Amino acid sequence: MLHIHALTKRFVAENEVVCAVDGLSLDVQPGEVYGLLGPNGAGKTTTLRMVLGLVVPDDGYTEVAGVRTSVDPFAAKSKLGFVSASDGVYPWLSVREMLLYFADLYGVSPDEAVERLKMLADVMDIKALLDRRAGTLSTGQRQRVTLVRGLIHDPPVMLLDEPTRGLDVVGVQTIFRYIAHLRQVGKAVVVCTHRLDEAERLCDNFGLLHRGKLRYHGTLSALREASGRQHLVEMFDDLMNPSSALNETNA
Ligand SMILES: Nc1ncnc2c1ncn2[C@@H]1O[C@H](COP(=O)(O)OP(=O)(O)OP(=O)(O)O)[C@@H](O)[C@H]1O
Repeated sequence: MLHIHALTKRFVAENEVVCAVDGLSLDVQPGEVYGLLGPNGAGKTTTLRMVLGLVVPDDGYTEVAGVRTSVDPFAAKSKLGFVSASDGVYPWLSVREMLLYFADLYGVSPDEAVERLKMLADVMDIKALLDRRAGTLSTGQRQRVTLVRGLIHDPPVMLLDEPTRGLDVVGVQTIFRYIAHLRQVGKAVVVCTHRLDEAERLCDNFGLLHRGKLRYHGTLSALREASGRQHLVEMFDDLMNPSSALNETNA
């Protein structure tokens, strides 16, 4: 469903070339939650930006539900949902107006948009908020609305960038429920996060990114076997240390 092949992006900053993403390849299938994990500067955001068509790769390509982003960026975007911790809302619109506006931007017919809104409002418990002005919502309410917005055009692939950043326990649980819903309805999901404890609970497969390279990818049990470590946080420690066993195994 999401296919990333040999994706590479270099930036020049202060006369130095930084290879932000270096030959990254991965696949995410329908109903799979893939954790793209890495320390600050590992290349996670640059990868998402290339999938979204916001940054042009130097090499490689991404395909979203069979559509190559570089060939038809609009079609690729229409098959993607994106949720980030920094999502905002249009404060002067009601929640209903804003969500129907986004549906329209994505080319969803008015009847279908109303149906989808009804269904998602139930799933994410925002029925009581639909006629409130978006600017008056609490952080948790706004979060639920932006989660619905990501799904309003029913994309087959969902990208979540640091979805739990800055949220309290209730907000984090909402994200967990949302991801469970995405898996259940067969979306291919990529979650970028620093929260390794959450990733262990949420994801089916993992990619450990370090300095733009995918140093390891697979299930948690495969990763445990390869690294001799129980938890992702210990594996990351090894990854950051050039003499570690994990680096020798997977470099
Ligand atoms: N527009 C840019 N110009 C120059 N360098 C950039 C640009 N965007 C990203 N980089 C560099 O590319 C590397 C990867 O950055 P990126 O933001 O993708 O990492 P990240 O894994 O998302 O990090 P974080 O978790 O801190 O958000 C970093 O070294 C960053 O400084």
